[in-house]
Amino acid sequence: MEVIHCENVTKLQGKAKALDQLSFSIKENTITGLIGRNGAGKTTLLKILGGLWRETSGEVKVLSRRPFNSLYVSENSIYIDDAFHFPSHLNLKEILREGERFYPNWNRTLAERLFDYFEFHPKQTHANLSKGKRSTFNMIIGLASRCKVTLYDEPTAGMDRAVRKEMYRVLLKDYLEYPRTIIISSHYLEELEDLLEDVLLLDNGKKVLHLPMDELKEFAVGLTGRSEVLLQWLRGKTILHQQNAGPNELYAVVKKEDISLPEAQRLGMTISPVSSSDVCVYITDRGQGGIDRVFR
Ligand SMILES: Nc1ncnc2c1ncn2[C@@H]1O[C@H](COP(=O)(O)OP(=O)(O)OP(=O)(O)O)[C@@H](O)[C@H]1O
Repeated sequence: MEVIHCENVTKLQGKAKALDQLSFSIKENTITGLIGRNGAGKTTLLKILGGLWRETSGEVKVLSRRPFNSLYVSENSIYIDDAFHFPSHLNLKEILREGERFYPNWNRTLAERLFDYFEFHPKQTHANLSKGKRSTFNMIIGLASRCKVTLYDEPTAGMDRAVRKEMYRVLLKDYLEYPRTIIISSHYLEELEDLLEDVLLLDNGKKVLHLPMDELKEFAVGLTGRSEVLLQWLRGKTILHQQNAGPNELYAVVKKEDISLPEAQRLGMTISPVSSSDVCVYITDRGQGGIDRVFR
């Protein structure tokens, strides 16, 4: 069953298109990684799905309803980012109590265990937490709410690596026990790989890829070989990325389905895997020769 459906969704921010004719759908009980470079439209999309912002045009459906101003969607979804704020007069324990009052599927045991494990103090206030601790607390709210639709916008901002790993582990364990539809936006795809079932890659407000994580891992391959041989062989094919690999040697990244690996081997090329995060970077490259251009 589809839980999220977008059809030709456009969001204007001034004259610019933060989302541009975006269409995709997400099945019930999946974890999707929302990936894209700065300004790609990730936050805009998540805020529209969470009902916080209104789309300019197109159709958005979350749990079969238009999310903007929908009480049903706000009760059954949660949007978490590092700007998630709470009334300043509430301490952390009181915030958890409010969460329990608002979210129908709230799991008190999980909230309290995580609260203790990450060494929060009941009387602390949200505003006085460090950046990483604030993200950790926000993520506890996102987990304990067990909403049908959970939208995390760079949820691990400021967390140290150990906490990030633990949080993703908790998320996976809790998801297996209590499946729901989760989208996580992040710039660190490699840290999320084991968690994600699907990846949605945005660029300039448009969908570039939406495919299972396993397929993304197999999407591209790196070839290293003599420049003229490689370029001749790849003529007419899309090269996602290329760079010099030594005198007269070239490294090129191409879609796996576009080439024959036995043929590449026969021509003496070295074949190497390409990580899914590198694939995303190459596909959304601005084609300007990268940061090296600054020094030319
Ligand atoms: N409140 C706003 N007013 C004007 N433009 C905005 C506003 N919010 C976002 N934008 C623009 O919309 C586009 C998409 O921004 P968005 O924040 O959705 O991207 P993002 O993928 O989340 O970026 P990042 O990875 O940097 O957080 C950008 O060009 C941004 O400048």
